[in-house]
Amino acid sequence: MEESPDPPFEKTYENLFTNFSAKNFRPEISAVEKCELPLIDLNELNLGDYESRSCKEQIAQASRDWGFFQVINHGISREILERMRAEQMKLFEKPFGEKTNYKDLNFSAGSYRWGTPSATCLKQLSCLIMEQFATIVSELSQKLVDILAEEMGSTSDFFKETCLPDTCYLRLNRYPSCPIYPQMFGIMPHTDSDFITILHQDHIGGLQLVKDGKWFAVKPNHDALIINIGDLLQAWSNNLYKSVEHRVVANPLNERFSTAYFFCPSYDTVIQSGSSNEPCVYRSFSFGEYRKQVQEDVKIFGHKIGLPRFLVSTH
Ligand SMILES: O=C(O)CCC(=O)C(=O)O
Ligand SMILES: [Fe+2]
Repeated sequence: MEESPDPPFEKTYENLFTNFSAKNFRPEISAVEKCELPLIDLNELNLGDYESRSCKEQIAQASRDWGFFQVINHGISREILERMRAEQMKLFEKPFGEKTNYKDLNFSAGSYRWGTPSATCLKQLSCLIMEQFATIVSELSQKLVDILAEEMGSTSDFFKETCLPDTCYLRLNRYPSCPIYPQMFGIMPHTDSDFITILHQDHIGGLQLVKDGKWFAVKPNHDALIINIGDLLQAWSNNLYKSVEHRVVANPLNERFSTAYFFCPSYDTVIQSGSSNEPCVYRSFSFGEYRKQVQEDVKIFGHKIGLPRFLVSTH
């Protein structure tokens, strides 16, 4: 028998299937309206003052109103993105045992796994396999936080000091076609725990996000990268920029690939919300403290609570 490329599934989740009933979980996911994310042409940053100013304003406005936008002319060629996807597909095809022995990929414990090792019941299970490793600092993420900092009247020195190679990481996602759709998500509703995420998805679709209290499906755009604001940037900006809930709907027929780059600081970095002239929405916390709280909450409640845990007490 050929060795499977995937981490063991039934073994990991054996106990969750014992009481499985299809009635358990049926999220209303299929009837969701499609939306066009704000599409921003980063080439405008290289044109005159007027275009550059307007481009920066669009980035800040989308980060305030949507927490999500797409960029084109982002400096990463189509060829590179296609090569990355081809390598990603090759990696996912390799037998599981072979991959976990890879020296050059620096797989740490748990970096190659089914999406929800902490799941305590079937509805928390994700139809997703991910491989994750520390990586370089992307120029694009630096450029974007630079602009977002400038637009809120601050500077991005903080990010330069703290988001380093090894604190940022790249996650390769493979969503296999899902036999128990729609009982299972590709990835459960969540916000990202970083500063910003850069996402490259294939043409299958399935990414959905919340806007004005409603779920919308994001139309795939071959040329664009999707950018979303994470919790740390929402806290740092004192709620100006929004870290918005998103999820991936599983697909009963097709497998789907995406790549997510997380722009993260070191664990000892302290996130200070607000400034001297406005009250802080959140108390200061280190990224390490944040991660630990998220992991504890997932263990206890089955889901992340995130920023509300760190609100400054109003009493
Ligand atoms: O695959 C996608 O489209 C989204 C992935 C995602 O939200 C994540 O990895 O945090
Ligand atoms: Fe995410």
